[in-house]
Amino acid sequence: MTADLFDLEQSRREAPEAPPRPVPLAEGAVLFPGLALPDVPALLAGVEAVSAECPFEQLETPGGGRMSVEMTACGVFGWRSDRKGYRYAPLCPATGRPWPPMPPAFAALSRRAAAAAGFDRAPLQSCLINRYNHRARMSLHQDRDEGELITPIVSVSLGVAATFLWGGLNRSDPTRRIRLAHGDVVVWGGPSRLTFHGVTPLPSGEHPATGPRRINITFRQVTTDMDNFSTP
Ligand SMILES: O=C(O)CCC(=O)C(=O)O
Ligand SMILES: [Fe+2]
Repeated sequence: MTADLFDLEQSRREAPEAPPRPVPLAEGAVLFPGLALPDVPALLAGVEAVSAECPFEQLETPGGGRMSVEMTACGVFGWRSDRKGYRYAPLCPATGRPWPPMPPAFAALSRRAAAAAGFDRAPLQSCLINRYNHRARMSLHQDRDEGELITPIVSVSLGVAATFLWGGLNRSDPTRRIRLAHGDVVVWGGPSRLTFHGVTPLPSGEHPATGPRRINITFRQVTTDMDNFSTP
């Protein structure tokens, strides 16, 4: 554990009321402990509303398996995975209709987090919602299906805490294990935009806000074609 992460765990124990300081992970990447806590009710209500319109689904992988994570999305683009591969898509597969619009509280949090990390652009075109049940995981990957790599990724964790794997720009680079708790936000962009990352299998647990699950919300910019895909 680095000194910064050690300090974070210590400050969480000693002063649970005080918002802990941001933790730099790498150039262009920062963890904001608890940044989303004031938004939790709006975020959870938004997840409910979005999934009522476009239900969570365990997507098929190109290899024919199923992802352990359940996914849905809102905004102009959602994400699809099937035998044909991975891609962003404008329609919810379950309904064939456009993805639900991004709730205003989601967009506001994305803007706030990107600005706090020093970026002048916030990702607002796509919001992917991952739901992790016990043992669900996400293997080490880069977020590179976006045709736009200037804007950072903003990632929000809710519910049961998870272990985030934070690697480097090569798959074989060593990974750090970072605990992501309820309300934590990670932003990565600039030289860190293509950092390999993943989530280890979710431990069994219980959180008052989400029960035995973890919800992860990531914001992305998908295309530079701003004329046809305007941001909210
Ligand atoms: O669940 C997380 O914290 C990360 C999710 C992620 O990497 C993704 O959706 O691409
Ligand atoms: Fe990712």
